[in-house]
Amino acid sequence: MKIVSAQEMRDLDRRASTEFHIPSIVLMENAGLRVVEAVQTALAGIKLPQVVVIAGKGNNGGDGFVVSRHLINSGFHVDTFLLGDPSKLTPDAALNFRILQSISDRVFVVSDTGELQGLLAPLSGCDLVVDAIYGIGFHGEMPSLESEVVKMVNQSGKPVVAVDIPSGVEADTGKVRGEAIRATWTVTMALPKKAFFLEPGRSYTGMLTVGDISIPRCLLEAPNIKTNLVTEDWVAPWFLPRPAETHKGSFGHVLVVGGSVGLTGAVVMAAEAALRSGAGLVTAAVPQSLQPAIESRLIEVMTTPLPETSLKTISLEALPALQSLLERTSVCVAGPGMGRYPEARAVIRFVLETAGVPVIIDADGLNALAEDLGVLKDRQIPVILTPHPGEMSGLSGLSVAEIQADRLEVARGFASEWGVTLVLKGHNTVIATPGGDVYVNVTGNPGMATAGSGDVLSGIIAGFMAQGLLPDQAAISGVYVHGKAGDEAKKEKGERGLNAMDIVHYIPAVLKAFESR
Ligand SMILES: NC(=O)C1=CN([C@@H]2O[C@H](COP(=O)(O)OP(=O)(O)OC[C@H]3O[C@@H](n4cnc5c(N)ncnc54)[C@H](O)[C@@H]3O)[C@@H](O)[C@H]2O)[C@@H](O)CC1
Ligand SMILES: [K+]
Repeated sequence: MKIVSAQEMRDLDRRASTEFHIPSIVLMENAGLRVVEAVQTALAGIKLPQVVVIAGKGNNGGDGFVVSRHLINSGFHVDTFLLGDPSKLTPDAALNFRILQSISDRVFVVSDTGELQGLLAPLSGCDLVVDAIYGIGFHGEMPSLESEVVKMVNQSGKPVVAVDIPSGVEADTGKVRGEAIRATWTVTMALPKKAFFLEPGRSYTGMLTVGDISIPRCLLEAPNIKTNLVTEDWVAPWFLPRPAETHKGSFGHVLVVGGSVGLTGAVVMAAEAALRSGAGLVTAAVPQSLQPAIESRLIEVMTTPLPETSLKTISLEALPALQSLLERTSVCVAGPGMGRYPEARAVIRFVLETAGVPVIIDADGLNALAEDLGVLKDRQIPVILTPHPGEMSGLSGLSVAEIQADRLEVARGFASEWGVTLVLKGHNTVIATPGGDVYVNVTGNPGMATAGSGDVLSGIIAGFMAQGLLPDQAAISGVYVHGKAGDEAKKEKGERGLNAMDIVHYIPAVLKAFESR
């Protein structure tokens, strides 16, 4: 499913009218109906439900008038408030306003903060508020009248269903510059908007559902829209049951390079995750004095001791051994638990320059790469980088706040500039491809913000790539599966008790569900 900017949505609305002859008033009618369904669901079981609909002067307000009409027709008590001058309504909204006025005597115009008293009693007596003040046409800070109303709604403590987007949230940036509606449920039209995946917009959205307003499917799948939501329907077909005639060599060989004193667990988790994700063979190449400890924790994974520095980190003498390992593997993960030390930069450079196979750089490997980004320019192999916002700050030179405020575009820009697949981790992990596409993931939970979770992710991505998925596919499905396994683990352990190995433990169940679809 695509995720759109306000302009992309306006273009789809316009094309539905101009190329497919669907009148905009029909789209508005459908939008209203989708919200009505949500309100009816939210208030199911309540006798004589009372609803307050608050509408602005744009088409979002027009949707609100449609909602009022249908709710009245189905027996609800509805008070509708238009904020501002009815003569300023858009044509479709004006028509729906006239229709509503002709069927209801509880339609009120509020044009000044002095008239807000009239809103108090209906707000305190209602079961639910419908927010149709502003939609995707909104940007900046709202005027004082609307701002006061939003405060009143938020303070009322009533459930709020937002039409298309909570009023006050900017559709493209998720920014809130003054007041904004804190929605319980947002019913967005046709496609999700970027704001739902960016803070603070995401926090104002509440539950999100997407309503079909009859925009033709071929428009909704427009290839020129470059931002996508990762869905199971899309990922699962990459995980069909395996053909009968196979052996372990058919599913590739993952090499994990990393480990240092105190960070051996990172290698263990990446290697285990790769194996559980279906890789045929996994080898962990680690500093030699740590090898016995790692070997004792890994049964199916092979381990190789590498020459080490006095700090027991991988030394430059290890490079020939690394080269021969790289020649025997199908994908390499470099960085888990590697430690931060001067030679790390040369080790990472060597891997990127020598490997003839795709390379995933994670964790300390990313910190080493950040000092030496130029190496990305001349290589021939696909590269996947999996930074969290702090590591992304090192790679990009932007602050964490700047990255978080614009995650989709920061990821897109970096992946395009450096020709890598970039996995920017965090709530709603973003995957950006070298071709300029961005994918937003919705699986996962706060319990996964735990030590080793990132190592598991890089292991899963490597495991998928070893089995033949393309780098972009492996990154997208890896992030989805990682989050889904974390969600399954949460059902058993809750958020606080969840650890990274619990995520590994649930990978097989997630993949099994794909295979048996
Ligand atoms: N054909 C269409 O375009 C459809 C539009 N639909 C609805 O229409 C909405 C978009 O409608 P509009 O484009 O009319 O805009 P909105 O209804 O979102 O906003 C109303 C007006 O507020 C103004 N505005 C923006 N920022 C402001 C600020 N800071 N202070 C004061 N005024 C500000 C804008 O100029 C805009 O004209 C969608 O979110 C959706 O709910 C749906 O009815 C489906 C079909
Ligand atoms: K709204």
